[in-house]
Amino acid sequence: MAASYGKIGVLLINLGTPDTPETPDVRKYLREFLMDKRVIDIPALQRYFLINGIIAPFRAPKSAKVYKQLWDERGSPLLYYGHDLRDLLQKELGDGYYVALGMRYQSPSIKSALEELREQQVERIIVLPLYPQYASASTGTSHDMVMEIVKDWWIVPSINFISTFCDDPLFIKAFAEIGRKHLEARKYDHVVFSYHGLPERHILKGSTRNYCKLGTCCNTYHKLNRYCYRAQCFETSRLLAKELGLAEDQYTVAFQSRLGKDPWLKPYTDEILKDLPAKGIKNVLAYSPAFVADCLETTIEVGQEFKELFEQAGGEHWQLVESLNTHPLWVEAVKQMVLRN
Ligand SMILES: C=CC1=C(C)c2cc3[nH]c(cc4nc(cc5[nH]c(cc1n2)c(C)c5CCC(=O)O)C(CCC(=O)O)=C4C)c(C)c3C=C
Ligand SMILES: [Fe+2]
Ligand SMILES: [Fe+2]
Repeated sequence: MAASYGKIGVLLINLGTPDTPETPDVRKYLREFLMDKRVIDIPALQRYFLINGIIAPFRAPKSAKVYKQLWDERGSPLLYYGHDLRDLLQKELGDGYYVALGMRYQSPSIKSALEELREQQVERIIVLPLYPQYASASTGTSHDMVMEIVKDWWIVPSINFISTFCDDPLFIKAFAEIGRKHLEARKYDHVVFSYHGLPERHILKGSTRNYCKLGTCCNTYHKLNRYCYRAQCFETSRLLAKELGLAEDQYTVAFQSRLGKDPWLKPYTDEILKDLPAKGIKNVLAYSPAFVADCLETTIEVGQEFKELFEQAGGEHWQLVESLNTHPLWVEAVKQMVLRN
Protein backbone atom coordinates (compact mmCIF):
# COMPACT_ATOMS: atom_id res chain seq x y z
CA MET A 1 0.00 0.00 0.00
CA ALA A 2 1.41 3.43 -0.95
CA ALA A 3 2.11 5.81 1.92
CA SER A 4 -0.35 8.66 2.36
CA TYR A 5 0.32 11.27 5.00
CA GLY A 6 -1.80 12.05 8.01
CA LYS A 7 -3.13 8.58 8.74
CA ILE A 8 -3.57 7.32 12.26
CA GLY A 9 -1.63 4.14 12.94
CA VAL A 10 -3.11 1.36 15.07
CA LEU A 11 -0.77 -1.23 16.50
CA LEU A 12 -2.50 -4.38 17.73
CA ILE A 13 -0.23 -6.52 19.90
CA ASN A 14 -0.63 -10.04 21.18
CA LEU A 15 1.66 -12.48 22.95
CA GLY A 16 2.89 -14.55 20.01
CA THR A 17 3.13 -18.24 19.38
CA PRO A 18 5.80 -20.64 18.09
CA ASP A 19 6.46 -20.56 14.32
CA THR A 20 5.62 -24.28 14.15
CA PRO A 21 4.56 -26.79 16.81
CA GLU A 22 7.89 -28.64 16.51
CA THR A 23 10.12 -28.81 19.60
CA PRO A 24 12.96 -26.56 18.30
CA ASP A 25 10.49 -23.75 17.45
CA VAL A 26 8.60 -24.18 20.73
CA ARG A 27 11.93 -24.05 22.59
CA LYS A 28 12.91 -20.85 20.72
CA TYR A 29 9.54 -19.29 21.61
CA LEU A 30 9.66 -20.30 25.27
CA ARG A 31 13.24 -19.00 25.57
CA GLU A 32 12.33 -15.59 24.21
CA PHE A 33 9.10 -15.40 26.20
CA LEU A 34 10.44 -16.57 29.54
CA MET A 35 13.71 -14.61 29.36
CA ASP A 36 11.53 -11.48 29.59
CA LYS A 37 12.17 -9.95 33.00
CA ARG A 38 8.56 -8.81 33.25
CA VAL A 39 7.39 -12.42 32.87
CA ILE A 40 9.92 -14.21 35.09
CA ASP A 41 11.01 -11.47 37.46
CA ILE A 42 13.97 -13.11 39.14
CA PRO A 43 17.69 -12.15 38.86
CA ALA A 44 18.96 -12.55 35.28
CA LEU A 45 21.46 -15.32 36.07
CA GLN A 46 18.86 -17.40 37.93
CA ARG A 47 16.41 -16.89 35.07
CA TYR A 48 19.06 -17.99 32.59
CA PHE A 49 19.72 -21.25 34.48
CA LEU A 50 15.99 -21.93 35.00
CA ILE A 51 15.28 -21.55 31.31
CA ASN A 52 18.29 -23.34 29.93
CA GLY A 53 18.49 -26.00 32.66
CA ILE A 54 14.81 -26.91 33.05
CA ILE A 55 12.39 -25.20 30.68
CA ALA A 56 14.26 -25.56 27.36
CA PRO A 57 15.19 -29.24 27.78
CA PHE A 58 12.14 -30.55 29.67
CA ARG A 59 9.16 -28.22 29.16
CA ALA A 60 9.70 -27.52 25.43
CA PRO A 61 9.06 -31.13 24.23
CA LYS A 62 6.00 -31.40 26.49
CA SER A 63 4.60 -28.07 25.28
CA ALA A 64 5.31 -29.07 21.65
CA LYS A 65 2.99 -32.08 22.06
CA VAL A 66 0.21 -29.77 23.24
CA TYR A 67 0.88 -27.22 20.50
CA LYS A 68 0.49 -30.06 17.96
CA GLN A 69 -3.04 -30.64 19.26
CA LEU A 70 -3.81 -26.92 19.00
CA TRP A 71 -2.48 -26.42 15.46
CA ASP A 72 -5.03 -26.64 12.65
CA GLU A 73 -4.96 -26.10 8.88
CA ARG A 74 -4.54 -22.33 9.40
CA GLY A 75 -1.80 -22.75 12.01
CA SER A 76 -1.93 -21.28 15.52
CA PRO A 77 -5.31 -19.66 16.33
CA LEU A 78 -3.73 -16.84 18.32
CA LEU A 79 -1.85 -15.76 15.19
CA TYR A 80 -4.50 -16.24 12.52
CA TYR A 81 -7.21 -14.58 14.58
CA GLY A 82 -4.78 -11.68 15.07
CA HIS A 83 -4.46 -11.31 11.28
CA ASP A 84 -8.23 -11.64 10.84
CA LEU A 85 -8.91 -8.97 13.46
CA ARG A 86 -6.38 -6.63 11.84
CA ASP A 87 -8.04 -7.06 8.41
CA LEU A 88 -11.56 -6.59 9.76
CA LEU A 89 -10.57 -3.53 11.78
CA GLN A 90 -8.80 -2.00 8.78
CA LYS A 91 -12.00 -2.43 6.75
CA GLU A 92 -14.11 -0.91 9.52
CA LEU A 93 -11.82 2.08 10.15
CA GLY A 94 -11.23 2.86 6.49
CA ASP A 95 -8.55 4.85 4.70
CA GLY A 96 -7.77 7.33 7.45
CA TYR A 97 -6.20 4.55 9.50
CA TYR A 98 -3.45 1.98 9.02
CA VAL A 99 -3.71 -1.13 11.19
CA ALA A 100 -0.66 -3.31 11.88
CA LEU A 101 -0.22 -6.46 13.97
CA GLY A 102 2.84 -7.24 16.07
CA MET A 103 3.57 -10.12 18.42
CA ARG A 104 5.58 -9.55 21.60
CA TYR A 105 7.50 -12.79 21.00
CA GLN A 106 8.38 -14.40 17.66
CA SER A 107 6.62 -13.20 14.52
CA PRO A 108 5.42 -10.87 13.12
CA SER A 109 7.50 -8.80 15.51
CA ILE A 110 6.44 -5.51 17.08
CA LYS A 111 9.46 -3.99 15.33
CA SER A 112 8.22 -5.04 11.88
CA ALA A 113 4.72 -3.72 12.65
CA LEU A 114 6.13 -0.38 13.82
CA GLU A 115 8.27 -0.19 10.66
CA GLU A 116 5.10 -0.64 8.58
CA LEU A 117 3.54 2.29 10.44
CA ARG A 118 6.67 4.40 10.02
CA GLU A 119 6.68 3.69 6.30
CA GLN A 120 3.10 4.97 6.17
CA GLN A 121 4.31 8.11 7.93
CA VAL A 122 1.39 7.90 10.33
CA GLU A 123 0.99 11.04 12.39
CA ARG A 124 -0.10 9.25 15.54
CA ILE A 125 0.00 5.68 16.85
CA ILE A 126 -2.55 4.00 19.07
CA VAL A 127 -1.04 0.97 20.79
CA LEU A 128 -3.54 -1.65 21.83
CA PRO A 129 -2.22 -4.83 23.46
CA LEU A 130 -5.00 -7.39 23.15
CA TYR A 131 -5.22 -8.18 26.86
CA PRO A 132 -8.38 -6.95 28.61
CA GLN A 133 -6.71 -6.82 32.06
CA TYR A 134 -3.37 -5.03 32.55
CA ALA A 135 -0.45 -7.11 33.82
CA SER A 136 3.20 -6.16 33.65
CA ALA A 137 3.83 -9.60 32.09
CA SER A 138 1.44 -8.96 29.20
CA THR A 139 0.37 -5.34 28.52
CA GLY A 140 3.33 -3.82 30.38
CA THR A 141 5.95 -5.71 28.41
CA SER A 142 4.19 -4.87 25.11
CA HIS A 143 4.31 -1.15 25.88
CA ASP A 144 7.90 -1.55 27.07
CA MET A 145 8.90 -3.07 23.70
CA VAL A 146 7.22 -0.27 21.73
CA MET A 147 9.09 2.36 23.78
CA GLU A 148 12.35 0.44 23.38
CA ILE A 149 11.99 0.58 19.58
CA VAL A 150 10.69 4.13 19.06
CA LYS A 151 13.31 5.62 21.37
CA ASP A 152 15.78 5.29 18.45
CA TRP A 153 13.52 6.98 15.88
CA TRP A 154 14.44 10.50 14.85
CA ILE A 155 10.79 11.48 14.73
CA VAL A 156 8.76 10.02 17.56
CA PRO A 157 5.07 10.57 16.76
CA SER A 158 2.37 11.03 19.37
CA ILE A 159 1.59 7.65 20.88
CA ASN A 160 -1.46 6.60 22.89
CA PHE A 161 -1.03 3.48 24.98
CA ILE A 162 -4.21 1.65 25.94
CA SER A 163 -3.48 -0.24 29.15
CA THR A 164 -6.76 -1.85 30.15
CA PHE A 165 -10.22 -2.48 28.79
CA CYS A 166 -11.45 -4.91 31.44
CA ASP A 167 -14.69 -2.94 31.88
CA ASP A 168 -15.28 -1.83 28.30
CA PRO A 169 -19.05 -2.15 27.73
CA LEU A 170 -18.80 -3.53 24.18
CA PHE A 171 -16.09 -6.01 25.16
CA ILE A 172 -18.37 -7.26 27.94
CA LYS A 173 -21.41 -7.31 25.66
CA ALA A 174 -19.57 -9.34 22.99
CA PHE A 175 -18.34 -11.96 25.47
CA ALA A 176 -21.75 -12.15 27.14
CA GLU A 177 -23.45 -12.75 23.81
CA ILE A 178 -21.21 -15.74 23.04
CA GLY A 179 -21.81 -17.27 26.49
CA ARG A 180 -25.54 -16.57 26.42
CA LYS A 181 -25.96 -18.89 23.43
CA HIS A 182 -24.63 -21.75 25.56
CA LEU A 183 -26.79 -20.80 28.55
CA GLU A 184 -29.87 -20.79 26.36
CA ALA A 185 -29.04 -24.12 24.71
CA ARG A 186 -28.97 -26.19 27.94
CA LYS A 187 -29.08 -25.96 31.71
CA TYR A 188 -25.86 -25.09 33.53
CA ASP A 189 -25.43 -25.25 37.32
CA HIS A 190 -22.54 -22.80 37.49
CA VAL A 191 -20.19 -20.53 35.52
CA VAL A 192 -16.41 -20.55 36.09
CA PHE A 193 -14.40 -17.50 34.96
CA SER A 194 -10.85 -18.81 34.61
CA TYR A 195 -8.10 -16.21 34.10
CA HIS A 196 -4.42 -16.68 33.30
CA GLY A 197 -2.66 -16.69 36.68
CA LEU A 198 0.22 -14.54 37.89
CA PRO A 199 2.70 -14.93 40.72
CA GLU A 200 1.24 -13.12 43.75
CA ARG A 201 4.31 -10.92 43.98
CA HIS A 202 3.45 -9.36 40.59
CA ILE A 203 0.30 -7.98 42.23
CA LEU A 204 2.15 -6.72 45.28
CA LYS A 205 4.81 -5.03 43.11
CA GLY A 206 2.12 -3.06 41.31
CA SER A 207 0.22 -2.15 44.44
CA THR A 208 -0.44 1.61 44.51
CA ARG A 209 0.38 3.02 47.97
CA ASN A 210 0.37 -0.57 49.27
CA TYR A 211 -3.36 -0.70 48.69
CA CYS A 212 -3.56 -4.20 47.21
CA LYS A 213 -2.74 -6.92 49.70
CA LEU A 214 -4.45 -9.87 47.99
CA GLY A 215 -7.43 -9.63 50.33
CA THR A 216 -10.79 -7.95 49.95
CA CYS A 217 -8.97 -4.88 48.57
CA CYS A 218 -9.75 -6.02 45.01
CA ASN A 219 -13.47 -6.61 45.56
CA THR A 220 -14.39 -3.19 44.24
CA TYR A 221 -12.77 -1.53 41.26
CA HIS A 222 -11.67 2.09 41.58
CA LYS A 223 -8.78 4.53 41.13
CA LEU A 224 -6.39 2.85 43.58
CA ASN A 225 -6.59 -0.60 42.04
CA ARG A 226 -7.22 0.45 38.44
CA TYR A 227 -4.21 -1.53 37.14
CA CYS A 228 -4.30 -4.37 39.66
CA TYR A 229 -4.69 -7.53 37.56
CA ARG A 230 -6.69 -9.29 40.29
CA ALA A 231 -9.10 -6.36 40.73
CA GLN A 232 -9.57 -6.15 36.95
CA CYS A 233 -10.34 -9.89 36.70
CA PHE A 234 -12.96 -9.50 39.42
CA GLU A 235 -14.44 -6.47 37.64
CA THR A 236 -14.66 -8.23 34.26
CA SER A 237 -16.33 -11.21 35.98
CA ARG A 238 -18.80 -9.00 37.87
CA LEU A 239 -19.78 -7.17 34.68
CA LEU A 240 -20.12 -10.39 32.68
CA ALA A 241 -22.19 -11.96 35.44
CA LYS A 242 -24.44 -8.90 35.51
CA GLU A 243 -24.91 -9.00 31.74
CA LEU A 244 -25.70 -12.73 31.93
CA GLY A 245 -28.07 -12.29 34.88
CA LEU A 246 -25.98 -14.47 37.23
CA ALA A 247 -26.27 -14.11 41.00
CA GLU A 248 -23.07 -14.04 43.08
CA ASP A 249 -23.37 -17.70 44.08
CA GLN A 250 -23.80 -18.79 40.46
CA TYR A 251 -20.22 -18.09 39.43
CA THR A 252 -16.62 -18.54 40.61
CA VAL A 253 -13.47 -16.63 39.62
CA ALA A 254 -10.27 -18.72 39.47
CA PHE A 255 -6.76 -18.59 38.00
CA GLN A 256 -4.96 -21.12 35.79
CA SER A 257 -1.57 -21.94 34.20
CA ARG A 258 0.72 -21.51 37.19
CA LEU A 259 4.37 -22.32 36.67
CA GLY A 260 7.01 -23.08 39.33
CA LYS A 261 6.77 -23.25 43.10
CA ASP A 262 6.02 -19.63 44.05
CA PRO A 263 2.48 -18.80 45.17
CA TRP A 264 0.28 -17.66 42.28
CA LEU A 265 -3.12 -15.99 42.40
CA LYS A 266 -5.70 -18.20 44.08
CA PRO A 267 -7.97 -20.06 43.86
CA TYR A 268 -6.39 -22.32 41.24
CA THR A 269 -8.91 -23.43 38.59
CA ASP A 270 -7.66 -27.04 38.46
CA GLU A 271 -8.25 -27.33 42.23
CA ILE A 272 -11.69 -25.71 42.52
CA LEU A 273 -13.18 -27.60 39.59
CA LYS A 274 -12.49 -30.95 41.29
CA ASP A 275 -14.64 -29.92 44.28
CA LEU A 276 -17.65 -28.78 42.24
CA PRO A 277 -19.34 -32.16 41.50
CA ALA A 278 -19.44 -33.06 45.22
CA LYS A 279 -21.37 -29.81 45.77
CA GLY A 280 -23.95 -30.90 43.18
CA ILE A 281 -22.45 -28.74 40.42
CA LYS A 282 -22.22 -31.14 37.49
CA ASN A 283 -22.78 -28.84 34.50
CA VAL A 284 -20.32 -26.00 34.14
CA LEU A 285 -19.89 -23.24 31.57
CA ALA A 286 -16.25 -22.10 31.54
CA TYR A 287 -15.20 -18.64 30.40
CA SER A 288 -11.63 -17.63 29.66
CA PRO A 289 -11.91 -13.81 29.72
CA ALA A 290 -8.20 -12.97 29.90
CA PHE A 291 -7.89 -13.80 26.21
CA VAL A 292 -9.61 -12.32 23.18
CA ALA A 293 -8.59 -15.10 20.80
CA ASP A 294 -8.51 -18.83 21.22
CA CYS A 295 -5.10 -20.21 22.05
CA LEU A 296 -3.36 -22.94 24.00
CA GLU A 297 -4.70 -21.59 27.28
CA THR A 298 -8.35 -21.67 26.18
CA THR A 299 -8.80 -24.53 23.71
CA ILE A 300 -6.42 -27.00 25.31
CA GLU A 301 -6.13 -26.05 28.98
CA VAL A 302 -9.73 -24.98 29.68
CA GLY A 303 -11.49 -26.81 26.87
CA GLN A 304 -9.72 -30.18 27.15
CA GLU A 305 -7.55 -30.57 30.25
CA PHE A 306 -10.01 -29.01 32.72
CA LYS A 307 -12.88 -30.91 31.11
CA GLU A 308 -11.05 -34.20 31.75
CA LEU A 309 -10.30 -33.26 35.38
CA PHE A 310 -13.92 -32.23 35.94
CA GLU A 311 -15.28 -35.46 34.47
CA GLN A 312 -12.82 -37.54 36.49
CA ALA A 313 -14.17 -35.82 39.61
CA GLY A 314 -17.76 -36.80 38.74
CA GLY A 315 -18.78 -33.79 36.62
CA GLU A 316 -21.10 -34.40 33.67
CA HIS A 317 -20.77 -31.48 31.30
CA TRP A 318 -17.95 -28.93 31.00
CA GLN A 319 -18.26 -26.42 28.17
CA LEU A 320 -15.71 -23.80 27.14
CA VAL A 321 -17.10 -20.49 25.85
CA GLU A 322 -15.19 -19.87 22.63
CA SER A 323 -13.16 -16.67 22.59
CA LEU A 324 -14.07 -13.37 20.91
CA ASN A 325 -11.94 -14.19 17.85
CA THR A 326 -13.66 -12.30 14.99
CA HIS A 327 -17.09 -11.77 16.56
CA PRO A 328 -18.65 -8.62 14.98
CA LEU A 329 -19.36 -7.06 18.38
CA TRP A 330 -15.72 -7.54 19.34
CA VAL A 331 -14.53 -5.90 16.11
CA GLU A 332 -16.92 -3.04 16.92
CA ALA A 333 -15.53 -2.88 20.49
CA VAL A 334 -11.97 -2.50 19.16
CA LYS A 335 -13.10 0.08 16.61
CA GLN A 336 -14.74 2.18 19.33
CA MET A 337 -11.65 1.92 21.57
CA VAL A 338 -9.54 3.24 18.69
CA LEU A 339 -11.97 6.06 17.87
CA ARG A 340 -12.10 7.10 21.54
CA ASN A 341 -8.32 7.31 21.68
C1 LIG B 1 6.06 -17.19 34.55
C2 LIG B 1 5.33 -17.53 33.61
C3 LIG B 1 4.18 -16.86 32.96
C4 LIG B 1 3.51 -15.64 33.25
C5 LIG B 1 3.77 -14.68 34.37
C6 LIG B 1 2.51 -15.48 32.24
C7 LIG B 1 1.59 -14.42 32.16
C8 LIG B 1 0.66 -14.26 31.13
N1 LIG B 1 0.56 -14.97 29.95
C9 LIG B 1 -0.51 -14.51 29.21
C10 LIG B 1 -0.97 -15.00 27.98
C11 LIG B 1 -0.60 -16.23 27.39
N2 LIG B 1 0.28 -17.15 27.89
C12 LIG B 1 0.36 -18.22 27.03
C13 LIG B 1 1.16 -19.34 27.19
C14 LIG B 1 2.12 -19.50 28.18
N3 LIG B 1 2.30 -18.73 29.31
C15 LIG B 1 3.40 -19.20 30.03
C16 LIG B 1 3.94 -18.64 31.21
C17 LIG B 1 3.57 -17.41 31.80
N4 LIG B 1 2.59 -16.56 31.39
C18 LIG B 1 3.93 -20.32 29.31
C19 LIG B 1 5.13 -21.14 29.73
C20 LIG B 1 3.15 -20.49 28.16
C21 LIG B 1 3.41 -21.49 27.02
C22 LIG B 1 2.60 -22.66 27.05
C23 LIG B 1 3.13 -23.74 27.93
O1 LIG B 1 4.25 -24.19 27.71
O2 LIG B 1 2.39 -24.10 28.85
C24 LIG B 1 -0.52 -17.99 25.91
C25 LIG B 1 -0.79 -18.96 24.75
C26 LIG B 1 0.03 -18.69 23.51
C27 LIG B 1 -0.31 -19.59 22.36
O3 LIG B 1 0.60 -19.81 21.53
O4 LIG B 1 -1.43 -20.09 22.18
C28 LIG B 1 -1.10 -16.75 26.12
C29 LIG B 1 -2.07 -16.04 25.21
C30 LIG B 1 -1.07 -13.42 29.94
C31 LIG B 1 -2.29 -12.62 29.46
C32 LIG B 1 -0.35 -13.26 31.12
C33 LIG B 1 -0.55 -12.30 32.21
C34 LIG B 1 -1.69 -12.00 32.72
FE1 LIG C 1 1.22 -17.04 29.81
FE1 LIG D 1 -5.76 -5.52 44.01
